[in-house]
Amino acid sequence: MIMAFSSYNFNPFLSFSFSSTTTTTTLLPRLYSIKLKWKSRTSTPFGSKVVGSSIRSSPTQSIPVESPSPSGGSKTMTSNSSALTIVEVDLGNRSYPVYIGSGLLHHPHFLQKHLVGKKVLVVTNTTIASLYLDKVIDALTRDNPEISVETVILPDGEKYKNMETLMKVFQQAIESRLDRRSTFLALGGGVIGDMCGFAASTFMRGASFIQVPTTVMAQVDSSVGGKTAINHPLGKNLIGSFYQPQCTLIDTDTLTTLSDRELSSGLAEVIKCGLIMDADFFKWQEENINALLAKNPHAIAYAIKRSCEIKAQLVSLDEMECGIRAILNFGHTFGHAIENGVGYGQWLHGEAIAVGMVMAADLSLRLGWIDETLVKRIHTILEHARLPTSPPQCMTFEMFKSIMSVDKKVADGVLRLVLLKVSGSSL
Ligand SMILES: NC(=O)c1ccc[n+]([C@@H]2O[C@H](COP(=O)([O-])OP(=O)(O)OC[C@H]3O[C@@H](n4cnc5c(N)ncnc54)[C@H](O)[C@@H]3O)[C@@H](O)[C@H]2O)c1
Ligand SMILES: O=C(O)C(=O)C[C@@H](O)[C@H](O)[C@H](O)COP(=O)(O)O
Ligand SMILES: [Zn+2]
Repeated sequence: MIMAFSSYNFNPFLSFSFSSTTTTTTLLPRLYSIKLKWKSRTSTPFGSKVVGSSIRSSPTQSIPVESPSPSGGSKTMTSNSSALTIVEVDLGNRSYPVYIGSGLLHHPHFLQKHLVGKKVLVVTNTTIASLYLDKVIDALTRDNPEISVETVILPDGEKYKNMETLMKVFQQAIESRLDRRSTFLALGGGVIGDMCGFAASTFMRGASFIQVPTTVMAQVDSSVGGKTAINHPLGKNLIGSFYQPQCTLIDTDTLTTLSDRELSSGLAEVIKCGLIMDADFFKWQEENINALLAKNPHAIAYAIKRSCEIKAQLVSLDEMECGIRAILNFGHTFGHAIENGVGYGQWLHGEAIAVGMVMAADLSLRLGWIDETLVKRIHTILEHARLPTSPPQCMTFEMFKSIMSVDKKVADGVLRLVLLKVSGSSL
């Protein structure tokens, strides 16, 4: 066990003190939950004087986050005859497949075999409905006249990921006479997936749920693992549930219509996956970032597959984020503060997470847990991915402090952060 107590000027305008307990390892880059107490700082970048305070002053105990065993939980099958890959999220009797491939929406059986009852409510938004709704309705109903499909088309944007919009979903569900055997199908990015999943988890105390993600962000991350949520004005994703879908269907062809900015945003989570779990994957990303930005189908398919495998493995080990799953939150404590601080939707999720990872890497460096070379590599790959690497000018120390104090990783008043630690020369 290593005990570390340190105090640092941060980034360079936040100042913290730490106490942490970690276990050593010779494996890959490791992440550690650390307890954080706010320390005083001298001035903001904008010149005003701020004095920080402890969120909690009593001694803290940190939770070491263990690396999963290589065999940990998920299975991947790649078909020889087609480009279909199936990543299994292994959760006992709630296990489900993540289908990944080009043109999968042309094949009705992938969706139809996971329908429980005869009614489906497709939850989507104004942008995606005009692109893919007809295709999904066809996939749900072709050669299957018993299936009836209702739709609810929500306004587009993170700023609508809230209770008011959720009520529109319930309204449609009730008016359409959905019952407990009905299926909620999320067609869209992470905003739609998170809201639709939350609606499914609470409608009549739980209906069926299918994810059809259409952004890189949703295909590499949000459609796998069962975190659902809406935002609160005071914090991101504060109201939600863990609720797994019956299946996730990733038709990579849907990415052809995705904007470059959204593509980059999704790549932030791919980069996160490499950093937290797979040094070779991170190296592969460094070598293939241009292919990813050009939407090279092979590069994109590999990035989705590997990210889903990593996520499925972590979720299978720790569905409810009692331990190891928290490493998927690398960069998110700072990132969520940015999303909330600048106003939901002003910064994309992946943009905020990119800066959050830079901030977390900076803390890791100051603790002596990673070296300058890795910090530089993180900056470089994020810049190549056309992602920001500095916090927005408007975010003051007080804003970070107050927003981060409601982070879901706060335990008994103490904020816990996920940081990188490299043992050996794995990265
Ligand atoms: N549950 C989880 O584990 C998890 C993981 C990561 C992110 N998230 C959440 O996901 C949200 C971000 O998701 P996102 O980045 O997908 O944003 P998003 O859902 O807002 O989608 C981004 C934009 O792309 C548009 N769009 C979607 N698919 C498209 C397509 N194929 N072609 C053209 N345009 C398309 C959308 O209409 C939207 O304007 C955040 O709320 C974040 O908190 C959740
Ligand atoms: O699935 C997880 O676990 C993650 O942390 C994935 C994150 O990329 C995602 O943004 C998630 O919604 C964040 O979770 P939260 O619990 O911090 O809201
Ligand atoms: Zn995320």
